[in-house]
Amino acid sequence: MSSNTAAPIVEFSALSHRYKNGDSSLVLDRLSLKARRGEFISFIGPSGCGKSTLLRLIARLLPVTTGTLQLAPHTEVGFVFQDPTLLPWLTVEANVALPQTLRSHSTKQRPQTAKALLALVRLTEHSRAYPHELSGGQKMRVSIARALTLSPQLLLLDEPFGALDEMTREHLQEELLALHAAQRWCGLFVTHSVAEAVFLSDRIFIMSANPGKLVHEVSIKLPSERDADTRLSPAYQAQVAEVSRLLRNVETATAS
Ligand SMILES: Nc1ncnc2c1ncn2[C@@H]1O[C@H](COP(=O)(O)OP(=O)(O)OP(=O)(O)O)[C@@H](O)[C@H]1O
Repeated sequence: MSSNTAAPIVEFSALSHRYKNGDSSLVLDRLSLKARRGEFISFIGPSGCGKSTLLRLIARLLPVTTGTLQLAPHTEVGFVFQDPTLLPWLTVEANVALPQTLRSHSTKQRPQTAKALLALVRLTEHSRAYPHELSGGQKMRVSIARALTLSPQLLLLDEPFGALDEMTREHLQEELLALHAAQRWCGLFVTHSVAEAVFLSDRIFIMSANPGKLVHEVSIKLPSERDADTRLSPAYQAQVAEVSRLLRNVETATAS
């Protein structure tokens, strides 16, 4: 899906992190990675291994104190949180347009219109609705559309589908892949679901905890066009089994 020769959108090397206000133990221990345009990469690992911390560092919501972290020049970053975090007093369309409304300076990238994004996430008919009138899956679609408003080259997704039922979750995974195929941002995705990570990703990083490390990298060798039938294919199921086994080993080692 991606070329290995393209310049990285994000690159970090020997990236470590301690929270100063916490017990100051090491949360992330010397993580290194290069991610390129068009790549979809997932992070999976035991609870507390530092997945969210990693995304916050990449988004510059936390300061980098140890190691290096570089984004390609003029990289716009979008962030999708587990909670859709919509403003209840704004319509769906105004929520999607919010980053543009708040942005005081112009971006290099041309922003996408809220209307176009709502069409992409199949919510045109709900553009004048308020968040409380939407289902959980619809709210998450709005949240994704909002994150794409400033045409990011890098999209960070922190367990966005964790709170959704299985059916909705699978639909949204398919929609996310379609958006990715159309827009070719680099996606960094945190999840607890092996099946979800395999379905979405080009590469999966399995993390260990205490401290958090990238311990295994698995390349997903499935056709780039994936749909509901992909989940039934032996190749997909074999990769789910492979990642599950590696994750179980990591969790056993972490627990002991
Ligand atoms: N703001 C903070 N201050 C102090 N410690 C924190 C803070 N945020 C997270 N931590 C600690 O850092 C470690 C990693 O947390 P993080 O949320 O990054 O893990 P995670 O892998 O995303 O967890 P989960 O899978 O449960 O969401 C945990 O031990 C957590 O308690």
